Amino acid sequence: MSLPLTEEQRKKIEANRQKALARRAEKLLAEQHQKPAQSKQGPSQNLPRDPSKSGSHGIFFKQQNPSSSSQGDQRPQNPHNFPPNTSEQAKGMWQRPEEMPTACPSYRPPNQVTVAGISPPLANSPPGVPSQQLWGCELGQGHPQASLETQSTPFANTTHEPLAKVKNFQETAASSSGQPPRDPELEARMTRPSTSGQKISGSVMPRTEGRLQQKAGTPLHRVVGSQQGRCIRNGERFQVKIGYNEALIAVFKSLPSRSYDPATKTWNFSMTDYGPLMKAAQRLPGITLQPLEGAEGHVESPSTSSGIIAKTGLPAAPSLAFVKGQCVLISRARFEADISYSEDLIALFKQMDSRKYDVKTRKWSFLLEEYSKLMERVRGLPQVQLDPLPKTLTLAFTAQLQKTSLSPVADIPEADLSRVDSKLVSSLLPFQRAGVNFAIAQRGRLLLADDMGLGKTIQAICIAAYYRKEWPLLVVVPSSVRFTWEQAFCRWLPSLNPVDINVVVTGKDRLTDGLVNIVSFDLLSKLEKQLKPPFKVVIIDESHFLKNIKTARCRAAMPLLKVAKRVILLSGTPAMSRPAELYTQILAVRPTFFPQFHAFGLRYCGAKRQPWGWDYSGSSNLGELKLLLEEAVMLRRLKGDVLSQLPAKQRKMVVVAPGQINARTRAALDAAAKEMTTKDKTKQQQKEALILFFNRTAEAKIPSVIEYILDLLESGREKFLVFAHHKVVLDAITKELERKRVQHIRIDGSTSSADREDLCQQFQLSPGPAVAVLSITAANMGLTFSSADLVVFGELFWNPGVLMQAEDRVHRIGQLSSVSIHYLVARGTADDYLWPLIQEKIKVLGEAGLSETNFSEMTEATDYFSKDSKQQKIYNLFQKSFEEDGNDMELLEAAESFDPGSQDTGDKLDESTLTGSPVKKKRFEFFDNWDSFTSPL
Ligand SMILES: Nc1ncnc2c1ncn2[C@@H]1O[C@H](COP(=O)(O)OP(=O)(O)OP(=O)(O)O)[C@@H](O)[C@H]1O
Repeated sequence: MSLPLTEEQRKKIEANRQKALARRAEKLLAEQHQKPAQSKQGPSQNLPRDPSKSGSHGIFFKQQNPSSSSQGDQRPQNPHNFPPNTSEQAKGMWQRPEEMPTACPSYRPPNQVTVAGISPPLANSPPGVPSQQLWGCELGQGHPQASLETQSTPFANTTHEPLAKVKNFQETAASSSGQPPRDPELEARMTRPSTSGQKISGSVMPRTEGRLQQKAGTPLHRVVGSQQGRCIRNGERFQVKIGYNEALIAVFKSLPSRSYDPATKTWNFSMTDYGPLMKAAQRLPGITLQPLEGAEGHVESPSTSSGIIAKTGLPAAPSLAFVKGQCVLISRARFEADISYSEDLIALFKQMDSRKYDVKTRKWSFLLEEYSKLMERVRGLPQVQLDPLPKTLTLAFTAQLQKTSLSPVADIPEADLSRVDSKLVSSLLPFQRAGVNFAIAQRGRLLLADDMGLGKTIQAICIAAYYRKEWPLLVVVPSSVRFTWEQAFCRWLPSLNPVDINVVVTGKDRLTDGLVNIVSFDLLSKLEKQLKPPFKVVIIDESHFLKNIKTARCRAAMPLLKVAKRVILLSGTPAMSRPAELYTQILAVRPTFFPQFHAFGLRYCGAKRQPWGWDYSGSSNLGELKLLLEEAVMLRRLKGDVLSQLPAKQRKMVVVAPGQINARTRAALDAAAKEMTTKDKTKQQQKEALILFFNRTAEAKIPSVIEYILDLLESGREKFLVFAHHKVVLDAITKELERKRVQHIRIDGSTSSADREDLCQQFQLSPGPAVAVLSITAANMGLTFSSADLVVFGELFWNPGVLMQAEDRVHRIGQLSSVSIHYLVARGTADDYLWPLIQEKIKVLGEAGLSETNFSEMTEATDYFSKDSKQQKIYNLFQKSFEEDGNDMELLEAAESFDPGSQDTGDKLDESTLTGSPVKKKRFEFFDNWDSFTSPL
């Protein structure tokens, strides 16, 4: 990282700059007025030599012209030009002041275009830009230019990029980025053979100039006979095949899109530079460049230019007519030409039947059905380069291009779900049914990105069940919800025998044992060898876990997804910060869309070349990306879109992993359970055993509860409430949140009334992620947390009235959304008894008209607990104990005072479940914007 310049250095640089300008002015004057012979000893000898060798010469860069386009046209901005798309603009540009192309030392034009204007794109990045982490995948990998151009800049080799480019990043004080526009006058001066036979190119290419100056006394541009070469088109670029010529190399180096291929020892350029190159080459004596086939019209006849030179004595400016831009999709039916002004082009646009001019954006748009016609005609305009839509788009929108579909929204047929369990199909809400239809229209490959709590699970199971003939099915999920998925399969697919569901719990389990195989991301990467033969149908829950291709989980999943026939990705937050995060998920659904990340990065991640490689952390063309995703990859509905179909509260039972309970706690639980069922125990002893069982349950659940909370945070849940009952649980949760630096509040029995209100307000007003850790009994009343829409119960409580009161902390006036309630239930613990007990109590209340809520209808796994005789006995004991008056107090006190002794459970949590701080990053930036987008028409 470069250090800021001191004031003294700045002054020195400024003084040098002024001197250089003065010398430059003198030189230009000399060139205009002196005879060729005189120029050999003229003031140009005083010009700064190779700056890389002038130790005291700091290179000063200046931010300017923030409106220049980052990737597009670098030509002078015609006053009639349409404004560039600001979202994709570069922020500024860099220049070397001593190389300012002005004859007037004090003149500093507002929109200066100097060497920066003809320097390579690499030079447009600010040195002050922090090295940002590349997101999404091995960003920067696989793009040869990224490494080639940053590595291959040897100073001594004139056929390579000038060192100035590299120095730009090292020595700059100010910081900005952007691509400079080009200065036509300078360009012309660079390429114009001077009256002295010298070429001014040295003045803007200091390193070359230094070299040329060393040969003073001989003409800098020596013409040795005539040299012939030719241009060869290569896709969007063209290559120049010609022998070595110093002056021509200088011209090459002045062109922004230049790239040198050391293997073939040839230079190549984008078509933008074709016109200027040919024009400059025509002016070089002895150089004949055979033009590209069919592109002769790109270049004006040199006679026109020379006419100008003769008349004014000044170099001729290249034509301003060359314009470059791109087509961008703006709706399902229309595309826009994002390009600068060109008279010919406008005339052509006006020939299109579907043309529309947007006075706000000052851009023309057309129906996709006219796309081919327009592009074909544009090809006939040699001075216009209108880049086509990416091929992926033309494939995704073939129907619109071929005019077979004119519907503004996709027409999705109703799928025949007769082969799927009727229980499931009849339970689908209308928007869920539409989701299944979309998935089937997409042949079972999609990213279902519905908002959290909209029932992605039921939709995914239905889609997978539609393809049941292709099972075995693989379901990859965060480990905290493996068993919830098992329960959901049992609930929604009664035709599926539960024994056919294989939940992979350890690395020793087999991944292919069941018809439905449920595995966590982390175990998948350990078991990937078992994935042969591959699964044909795969569900990935929380698919944003795959956003970084460097992770083992992503590396394990991607090959699997590429070969699977059906891929159902589920995520409420597929990208939380930037479009790059979507790349792997798009690749998983549509492997052919953007096989190379770089193409995706250039189009949608505002890719910028930095000294260290490519930076893909930005965004560009998001409207188009949204259209593409909606057309062929993703379905996303927000709660607000379907609120009328949602119940006010959605409850979910989350079966947390029993694997998290360590052997010692399991033994304590078993001992307590045994105590409760031993015949010769007194009532009091049984009750004590029950209290111990309840307390041990709290202890046993801590790792799972914390894992679940961290998974929620990682999934982008910003604000939610976590209720627990035991002090040890509340302590462990707050400790972990502190450790992870997650903003949180805690209200328990020890919180004063004044503090309760303050803390509550603090949570309500918190703009970012925040967790309210609340005691079930101390914070279930009188508080409003309506800024959250999710409540997690880390522990169960025997009194459903208390639970419902706690739920209503979010479900109250001011709540505009449907709220989600997650009950974390651990098998083999007191939850086995508490859960059915709660359900039964609710049922009774409901029958008596005292409760509007029926847990059995609204939660999974009502058959979760099947009682054997021993369990029935414990259940009876629970029922009796909790129904007897006064027991509540006894249990509450016991819970309050419970101390698992030497075990500090918080510290003993498995580190692997607690890795990675999920809230360090700013969340939702992308999707907040995303959701607020309106498709331009
Ligand atoms: N059609 C339905 N009928 C009954 N219950 C439903 C239905 N759809 C969803 N639910 C219930 O709503 C709750 C939330 O569903 P689910 O967990 O699938 O949401 P999600 O979209 O996966 O949320 P998240 O992104 O938070 O995981 C669950 O308890 C689920 O059983």
